[in-house]
Amino acid sequence: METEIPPNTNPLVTPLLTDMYQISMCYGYWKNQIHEKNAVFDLFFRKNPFKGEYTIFAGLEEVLRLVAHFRFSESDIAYLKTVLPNAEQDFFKYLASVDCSRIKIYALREGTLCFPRIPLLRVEGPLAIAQLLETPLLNLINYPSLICTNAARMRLAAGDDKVMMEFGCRRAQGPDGAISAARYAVMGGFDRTSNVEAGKLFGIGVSGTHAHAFVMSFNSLADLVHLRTLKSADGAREVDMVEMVTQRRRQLGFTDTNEGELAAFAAYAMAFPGTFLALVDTYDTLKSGLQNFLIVATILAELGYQPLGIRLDSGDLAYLSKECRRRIHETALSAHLPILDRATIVASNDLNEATIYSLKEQGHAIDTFGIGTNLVTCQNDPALGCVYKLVEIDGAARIKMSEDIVKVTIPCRKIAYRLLDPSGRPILDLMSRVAGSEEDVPQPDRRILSRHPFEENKRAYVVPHTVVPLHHLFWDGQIRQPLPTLPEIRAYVMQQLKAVRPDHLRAVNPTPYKVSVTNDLYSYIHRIWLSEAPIPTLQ
Ligand SMILES: Nc1ncnc2c1ncn2[C@@H]1O[C@H](COP(=O)(O)OP(=O)(O)OP(=O)(O)O)[C@@H](O)[C@H]1O
Ligand SMILES: O=P(O)(O)OC[C@H]1O[C@H](OP(=O)(O)OP(=O)(O)O)[C@H](O)[C@@H]1O
Ligand SMILES: O=C(O)c1cccnc1
Ligand SMILES: [Mg+2]
Repeated sequence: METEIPPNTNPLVTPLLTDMYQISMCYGYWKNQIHEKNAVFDLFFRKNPFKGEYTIFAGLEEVLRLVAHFRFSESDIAYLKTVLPNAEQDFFKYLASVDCSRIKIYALREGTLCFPRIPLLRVEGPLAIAQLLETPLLNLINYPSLICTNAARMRLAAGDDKVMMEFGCRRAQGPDGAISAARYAVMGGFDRTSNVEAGKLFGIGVSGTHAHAFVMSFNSLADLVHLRTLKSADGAREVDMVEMVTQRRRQLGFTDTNEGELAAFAAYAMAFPGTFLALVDTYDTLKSGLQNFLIVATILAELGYQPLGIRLDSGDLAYLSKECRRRIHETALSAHLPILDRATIVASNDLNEATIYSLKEQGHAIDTFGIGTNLVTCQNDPALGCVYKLVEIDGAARIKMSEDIVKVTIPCRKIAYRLLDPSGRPILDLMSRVAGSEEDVPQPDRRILSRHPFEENKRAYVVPHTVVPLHHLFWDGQIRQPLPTLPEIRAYVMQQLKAVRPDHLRAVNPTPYKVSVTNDLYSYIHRIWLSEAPIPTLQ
């Protein structure tokens, strides 16, 4: 089975893509002969990003690829010998034998809507090996989940009926940032990407318009030398585009437009008559760009082509989109070319979640959003803070104490359930001990006490209509679940966003979603807590 699992998309993902301290700890475990102890680690986050109350879990497929191929190469070992010159040679023999065949990974399904403290992954296995996985697992989950969440938030802001294009390659944090951004933006609800390599790798639709350079490359209609004719869609006639645009410009009264821009649009139309889309803001959107678009678009429409539309890349996008839509409609009416009304309006220029909401509030006529910088760099919150904490070793629960209650870890092997109401809406998530009793497992239509993990007075009875177990065994030396395709994960994300109570998704001051523990786990946490906390003596 292992041979069927492709390697990580990014070849830089190797066992050395880690922090030095993982290797040092590994040596320390080995030297003390505790490396084979059976460890359980939880990977989770404490706070949702973007001042939100939800996160979308992404990156699981790449995690499974990592564990399937996790082996130190000969050159890795040779290098580590130089980094740890005083380590015993036998340690390197041990390292050379390490793989993940004895590791188990329980995880949420990729694309699951998730909340603080719920383990995204539970990793079980030999202590030293599970420890080595900390940094690469966090690396493979933090950014994908962050970008997927950012994309989903932008999708919610824009609405279901808009087309969302990922434009961030040029601004992304390096090549992996660009490739990951495209993939996980689509997972979070974007439709297409301008990133051609991502299109090839993941089968995402690629598309794009043109840049200002294309418009600026033409000075006048005299530049149209090599190509000046265009055949109608049915091939029955051929027109001279230079003559046509000159004549049409006069007819429509658009004689003051920039001629180089008109030449550029005509040239673009001759190259792409079926998908003509013009960037209209190079010189002046309303006084030149839109008018030049209409000149070329009416000609294309008469020749039987559907002009695709315009792109706005500066100015007041609410006002300009509405005004452009109005003027396109006016021309569609006066020229008796209703097909022009189908022209789409693409908007770009430093868009972010807040501007998309603001545009919606103002009213706009944008059909497609092209978003780069703010999407891929997650400017509102540049990192998700997933952590990886030891919760059990050789069957003994472990707790990390902190003055800061959110940093106290929840000990032991846990499983989480999502409790749904009769309409399929999540009520809360409930964690229980894997080793807990039958009573501890929530059942449909049975009342169960759910408690805040640390605040004694916060508790409620819940009678779930449906109980959805959130964790599944994905890896135990082999992949144990079918891996969904990108469109399937995207559909799963969209379906959950529809099912959850909208106030949890609200952009401003959303309601926190409850993450609770069973009564049994609550007692267990507090017993372990008390047993580990030193009792001070006051004198
Ligand atoms: N109606 C609107 N409401 C809220 N924000 C908007 C609206 N229209 C555009 N924006 C945003 O306002 C910002 C305008 O950017 P900026 O101040 O750089 O001006 P510009 O339009 O790009 O001008 P320039 O012609 O210099 O490129 C962008 O982030 C854009 O997304
Ligand atoms: O604004 P983003 O969300 O990152 O979207 C991508 C941007 O990239 C392109 O221009 P670029 O920013 O390179 O130049 P410009 O803004 O000066 O036109 C494009 O015209 C968009 O404005
Ligand atoms: O296709 C586009 O219009 C595009 C692509 C990347 C960045 N900005 C715009
Ligand atoms: Mg820009």
